[in-house]
Amino acid sequence: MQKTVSIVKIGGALLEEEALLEAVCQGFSAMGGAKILVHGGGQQASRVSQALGITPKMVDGRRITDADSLKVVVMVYGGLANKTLVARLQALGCNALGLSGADAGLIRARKRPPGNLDYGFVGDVEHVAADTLTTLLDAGLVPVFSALTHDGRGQLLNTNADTVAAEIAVALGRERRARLYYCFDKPGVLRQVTDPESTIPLLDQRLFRELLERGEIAAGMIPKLTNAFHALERGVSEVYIGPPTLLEGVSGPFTKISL
Ligand SMILES: Nc1ncnc2c1ncn2[C@@H]1O[C@H](COP(=O)(O)OP(=O)(O)O)[C@@H](O)[C@H]1O
Ligand SMILES: CC(=O)N[C@@H](CCC(=O)OP(=O)(O)O)C(=O)O
Repeated sequence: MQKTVSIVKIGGALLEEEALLEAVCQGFSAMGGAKILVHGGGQQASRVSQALGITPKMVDGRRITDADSLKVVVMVYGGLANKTLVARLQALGCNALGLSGADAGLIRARKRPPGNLDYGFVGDVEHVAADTLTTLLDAGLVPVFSALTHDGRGQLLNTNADTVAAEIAVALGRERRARLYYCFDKPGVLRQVTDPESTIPLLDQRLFRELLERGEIAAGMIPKLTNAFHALERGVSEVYIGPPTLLEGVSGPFTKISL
């Protein structure tokens, strides 16, 4: 039988609130089989930036990462957010190993070339070292990735955490049955973003286009869904978007993505 692997991405909002953080750590720790956690931290990075007098700039859900902003995201994602999660998971008996894409050369990216807009030190993923990752999983370790990558020539880069999770799922999905979970602070993809009761149980590309045209899908949900469809097109078996309860496998609101 083909081995499975679960890749769970948690959004920055879940790291902000103790009850949500606890729910996500509990749910993730209890998941069986090989698993990987990828975390964001965009809200925290923006807050720390502001406190340091650096105004955060976001375009289409991506941070314009100049040299000073890169220092902030390395400190916040690779430091505070990553190590907090690792310690919490260790306390729950989950053998978490904190990583960035530079560690063991796991995720190499290419600095996005400046076109009409210069995103600065933002990386598009070129290669995930699936063999090394599989070695860690087979040793019983649980990788916990921040959204940092490197170019292989000494430069750290900032990559959207949804994209990091999708690229890991695609790379591992070549050998295993990969399930990708996007956990965030809403019950799923909503038909009307203002109505928390309007979770869409099954979302395909046709409905996505329809909701996009009506303006019901906006902001960070656009890159999240683009990453989700892209992952399914490139061999990931299942993609889900929902709240932390999604990880407990209990019935409740969430969205399953289909092509
Ligand atoms: N139709 C929609 N359903 C759910 N959320 C939506 C929708 N349209 C826009 N959003 C927004 O997208 C956000 C999720 O994207 P993002 O902030 O990037 O997630 P994350 O917390 O994973 O980083 C939600 O918090 C919500 O404000
Ligand atoms: C290039 C880019 O935009 N990187 C993201 C990485 C963090 C992230 O994705 O965090 P959330 O999942 O909490 O939004 C950023 O700096 O905001």
